[in-house]
Amino acid sequence: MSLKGLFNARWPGVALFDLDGTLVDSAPDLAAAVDQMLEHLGRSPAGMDKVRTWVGNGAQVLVRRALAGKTDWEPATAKDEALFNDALTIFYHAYGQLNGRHSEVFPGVQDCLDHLRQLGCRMAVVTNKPDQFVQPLLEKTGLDQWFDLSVGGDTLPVKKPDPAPLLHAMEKLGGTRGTTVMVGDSKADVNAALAAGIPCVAVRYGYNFGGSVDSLGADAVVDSLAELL
Ligand SMILES: O=C(O)COP(=O)(O)O
Ligand SMILES: [Mg+2]
Repeated sequence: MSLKGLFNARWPGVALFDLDGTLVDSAPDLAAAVDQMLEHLGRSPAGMDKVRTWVGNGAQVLVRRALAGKTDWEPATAKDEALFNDALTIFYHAYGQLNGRHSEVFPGVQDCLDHLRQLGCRMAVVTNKPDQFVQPLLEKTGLDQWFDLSVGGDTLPVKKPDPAPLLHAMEKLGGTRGTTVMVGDSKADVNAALAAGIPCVAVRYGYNFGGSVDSLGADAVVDSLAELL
């Protein structure tokens, strides 16, 4: 579907935005917190290039990927479980202090939000980021002014790619499947939108784990949210 097809006749509607990798480049702070955690555990830092590819499925998966060094990992033994719990506690503490320090709004985002707001569109953030970090990051980046609602990684018992967080936000904002669009940077966002039955725009500049967003099945793929204007 073309961008025109997505937006014509649907607006004013509801727009759901992923946070990390779509609205905000939060990788510098996430990487600093992951590296503090790894160093605390006596391991080598991972660095931002690796950490940015691990973001998008929530803090627990990020910490598991960091402990494994590259891919998904499930603690298999009681010792693994204890290590994972320690790592998660250290990460939460570190990120609580670093959240927003070196995070920046991506180019094109503010113009896009401004434009949608002028059209009368209602907007929500739907992120897998733990709830406690969402509002502080929105406030630090000045993005809080645009959003009617935020749904975080533990607002509901399930996260993206489950469709529930998207449907929850859509319903709260009075949207329908025909008037709602999801905008995200990762497989979790596109799969959640596909499962929810709502159109999806993917951005190429984000953090998709495992490669390019072009083949994920989004209705449109853009290099900047300014393309949505
Ligand atoms: O994985 C995260 O913590 C952030 O995820 P998001 O891309 O859904 O905002
Ligand atoms: Mg994301």
